[in-house]
Amino acid sequence: MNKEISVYNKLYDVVRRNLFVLGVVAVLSILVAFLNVYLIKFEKEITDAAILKNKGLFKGLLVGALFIICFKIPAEYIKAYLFGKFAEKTLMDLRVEISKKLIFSPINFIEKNATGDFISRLTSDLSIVAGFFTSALDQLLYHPVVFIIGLIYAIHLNWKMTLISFAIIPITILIAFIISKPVERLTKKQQDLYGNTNAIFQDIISGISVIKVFKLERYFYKKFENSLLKSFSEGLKSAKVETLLEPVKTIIQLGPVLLVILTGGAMVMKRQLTFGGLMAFIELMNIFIAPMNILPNIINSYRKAAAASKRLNEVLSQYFEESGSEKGFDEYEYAVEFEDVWFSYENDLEKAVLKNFNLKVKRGEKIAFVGSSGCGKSTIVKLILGMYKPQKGCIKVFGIPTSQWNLYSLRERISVVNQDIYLFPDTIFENIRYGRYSATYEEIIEAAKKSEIHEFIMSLPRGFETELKEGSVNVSGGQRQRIAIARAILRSSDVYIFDEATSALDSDSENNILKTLSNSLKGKTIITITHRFSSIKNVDRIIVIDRGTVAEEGSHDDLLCKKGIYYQLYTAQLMNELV
Ligand SMILES: Nc1ncnc2c1ncn2[C@@H]1O[C@H](COP(=O)(O)OP(=O)(O)OP(=O)(O)O)[C@@H](O)[C@H]1O
Repeated sequence: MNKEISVYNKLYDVVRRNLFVLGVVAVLSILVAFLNVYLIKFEKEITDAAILKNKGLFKGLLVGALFIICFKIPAEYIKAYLFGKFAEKTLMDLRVEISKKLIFSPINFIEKNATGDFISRLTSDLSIVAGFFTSALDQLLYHPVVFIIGLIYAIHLNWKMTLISFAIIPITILIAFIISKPVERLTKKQQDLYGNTNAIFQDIISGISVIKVFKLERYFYKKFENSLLKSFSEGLKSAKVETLLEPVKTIIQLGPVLLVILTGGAMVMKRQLTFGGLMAFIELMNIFIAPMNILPNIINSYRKAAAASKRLNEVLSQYFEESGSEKGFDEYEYAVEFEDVWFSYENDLEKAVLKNFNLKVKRGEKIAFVGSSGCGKSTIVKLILGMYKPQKGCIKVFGIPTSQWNLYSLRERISVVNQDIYLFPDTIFENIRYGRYSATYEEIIEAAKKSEIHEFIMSLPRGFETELKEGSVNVSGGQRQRIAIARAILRSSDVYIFDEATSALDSDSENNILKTLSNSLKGKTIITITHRFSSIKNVDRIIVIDRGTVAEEGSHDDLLCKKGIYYQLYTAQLMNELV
């Protein structure tokens, strides 16, 4: 039970913010319910006064009824407006919270979930929850109240008839509840399948060029179709259960009314009930039947919303990236220090990527990481940026452990060009400006010149105002890398990390850029990760990483003399280039 409560906690935390408005809606619901039942009482008395031909009473009651209507209409209007406000505001808050979680959560949360599944949670799950808030919740607030007030009046009017007509109600509620139970399970399954389908669709869009080159169209089409068919078949099962609810609704609707007409008619003939009383009873039956009638739908809507809420809650329960308060100092000896660091993505040291890893990078030093693919070079960068935490050991950046750093301050002082470059579908100017939003126009031009992309940009008809398309397909791989380098150097940080940042350039262009960069980044700490040895001959120190540890280190010439791993990797590349 406790576990079940905790599942909805986060969602409730968001709903709770607008609870005051909901409270006002609840109070107005009670008022409207009371006025509606009171109006029925007036109608009964007006009918009886008409039958008795009591003109004075008839007129007086009519004025009273109009007076009630004058209260009822504005109360209903304000209630509807406030409820709409509550529903819209709650949904907006939910959207904001979910977006916040997506942006501020640790990177591993994003990495382990498919993009399409996230989109599905933000759209279809949220619209199911929205459906519950915008209709079912309103009905839940009004109908039980009017039911209770109406019931009190009905008992007061004729308790025997109330008892008879209510006999059928518990049975019908039970049937509706049992039939709609599987809807929750089926909806959760269907939503999971939709998430999966969206993820495949996202893969198709992102990987369309791979799909075309490797002729995978049919394979992906089939995969997408199969996934759609699975969610269709789950949807069908859920629809079948929902269809079963229809006859239940009809029985609920007709049964009590027929009983009232039968027993009430007999009582009027025996003068145990006035005609106005019978009319009032038939009207009251509408009040009693309405919630019964919509109950299966409300239960259904609740079950669907409960299933969707579980999926939303998985996002909402995600913790924000933990950050310390340390803002750093300008005085430090080492830019980066790894002390006996063990790290595994799976929190299992048997599968550690870094094993007892030790490294010290002096301030202003230019170093390069080399090693076979998958040995952990990019992982070191993620750890320096505090994106992951080591299971053992300590990582210090600018002399302060990453766990104590305020991550914004830390990342502000480090510029990174990753292997997977992402440029936003925006102008080239804006894409460079993301490096430092306060940069001036001249600084942006300067950064473009240093990364040797200025000439190309100026050759475009719209220059810096050229819009990059999604996936930056309208620029080449090399141009993309140069724009990303311009963005990084605009940052003016203490440490620059280039992770395969120039891999798409030919050797000459690469050497030119590196020369320009080493001139303009004088005195800064530079970490280069590369598979191309020609580009790192002039760094101060080369670190060779093998099986999660520092296997060798030294200058290019020292390492060649050692005839170890570096020598093997270097000669293998040289041979490849010669072939
Ligand atoms: N987010 C992740 N979740 C789980 N495992 C990961 C993740 N990122 C990397 N790995 C694994 O960690 C290991 C090291 O990866 P890393 O990207 O650091 O290697 P690398 O040396 O930079 O490789 P390359 O030279 O090919 O870029 C690899 O075995 C990789 O599969």
